[in-house]
Amino acid sequence: MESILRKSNKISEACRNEGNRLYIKKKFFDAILKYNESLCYSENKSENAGMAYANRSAVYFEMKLYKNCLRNIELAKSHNYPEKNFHILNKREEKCQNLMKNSQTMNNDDEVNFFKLSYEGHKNLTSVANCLELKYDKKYGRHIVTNKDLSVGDIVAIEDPVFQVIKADDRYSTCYNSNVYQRCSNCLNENLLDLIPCESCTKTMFCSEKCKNYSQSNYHKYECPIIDELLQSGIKHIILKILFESISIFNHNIENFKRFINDHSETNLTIFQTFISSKKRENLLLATLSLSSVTEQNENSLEDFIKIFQKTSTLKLLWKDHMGFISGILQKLIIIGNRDIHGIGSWSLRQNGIENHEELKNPSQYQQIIGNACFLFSSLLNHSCAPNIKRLNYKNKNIIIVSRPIKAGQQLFDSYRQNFNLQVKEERQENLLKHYGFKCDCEACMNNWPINSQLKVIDESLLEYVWESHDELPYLIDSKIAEKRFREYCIVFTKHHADFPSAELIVLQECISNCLLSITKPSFQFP
Ligand SMILES: C[S@@+](CC[C@H](N)C(=O)[O-])C[C@H]1O[C@@H](n2cnc3c(N)ncnc32)[C@H](O)[C@@H]1O
Repeated sequence: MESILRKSNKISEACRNEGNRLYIKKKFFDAILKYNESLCYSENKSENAGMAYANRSAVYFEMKLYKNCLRNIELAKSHNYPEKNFHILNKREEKCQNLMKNSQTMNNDDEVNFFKLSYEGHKNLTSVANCLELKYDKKYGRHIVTNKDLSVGDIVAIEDPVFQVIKADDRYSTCYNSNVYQRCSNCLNENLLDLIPCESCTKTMFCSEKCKNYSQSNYHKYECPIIDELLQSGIKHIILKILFESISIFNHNIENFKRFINDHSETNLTIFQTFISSKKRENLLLATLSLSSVTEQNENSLEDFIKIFQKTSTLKLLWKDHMGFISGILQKLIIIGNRDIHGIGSWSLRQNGIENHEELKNPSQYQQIIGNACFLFSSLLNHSCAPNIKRLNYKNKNIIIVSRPIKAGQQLFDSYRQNFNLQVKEERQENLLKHYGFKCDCEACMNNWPINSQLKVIDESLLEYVWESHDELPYLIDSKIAEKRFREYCIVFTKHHADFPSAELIVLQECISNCLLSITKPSFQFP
């Protein structure tokens, strides 16, 4: 059944009224979320959009975000804000301009400078340190090796996703689906919550006209009528997003898409191949599809996908006319979905959002998963239950940081699931076999490294030092202090690394991770 129009002025008004109540209570973050929801529900050409923009401008004014305030006043005026009330906006506009002249305005532009590659980038793949090489062998398949000794704290890759989708829920919010009202569905940036809605559905916002146009001409037209279902479907959403974007690469002509795939059926590209660096979308697609090439091609059930393809006439027609081809691509994408998709974590823009949650004493829990993404380099990293790198998200990028010293010639290992200290070997191995199809024989598995409660203390004074640091870290909010601590801890870890896995070094690793999370904390948040 074709989806019905879901815009509703009634819901839009109710959201705006709720936003107004929150605004009076100075709960500015939640007020904007409600105004954004109101925008998404406002029927085309109704006053509701203008009213929501106008009210959002009031929040930005209070927050001294004058540029955003002015932008929202303009949006209000061009979206049917009642002319009889223009004088209110004009007054706010004038005040804003005067304040901008006379005062230092708040801004959120101070990029963290910390995240830079520790080595020069590859000539054609500048996001990855040039000391990293792609290797292949029978046991590990493709894997990444360093040709230089790497130190703890080295940043060896800063990677953008090639495909990404937003995740609907924000676990700290009582507002259902609230993440979609906080971030651009195309690039996942929150843009200080200054977002514009999709004109057709109620669960998609964009940070700019550019993202809106890109999304609408490339994939959103397929997902828009079924967005509610897709947002609830987790990994299936990214699988379909990759498929829809791929179709758009070939101007929505499936015959061209088929021809391209047939012509390249023997091509086994990775992100390292030089011509990928041209970032042509079809090459990125080939590198994505080749992620599935080493695994045994299981026949996965397509039942759920077939159901989705019956939801709109466009999708129905696509399925009817190209069932064999689409099934083949979906089979590959399901393997990628199960194996190569990473969650993207980010801080909330709500100040003290976590303080209400007593159990959240550890900054590693402060970030929430805001989306799922496919990263072409990170997906080439193999697993160890005692990894030597750590993945961190900053501005939706995957940042790869060395967490234990790695000698030249050694492989870089990520951890796909629980590390050795958090789960017993039998359970880890069973999970890895079931989900990733290999029997883990990492050093932790081979040497029966103990879980946390059985770890030995080797250096009592170091343990005392790390616990003290560990306990004060959740309250560490200054990113400059966090950077300093991070460097200090990396040096201490390196000095003692031969004792790994001792109890104190595991806690120290946690301190290092917590520093990194503190560094990524936004400098500006809404109350
Ligand atoms: C994300 S991919 C990593 C890159 C992969 N080696 C390749 O060639 O595409 C995950 C897959 O790599 C293989 N793999 C990862 N870690 C491994 C390990 N420690 N030992 C053997 N195979 C591993 C498994 O086939 C797993 O499903």
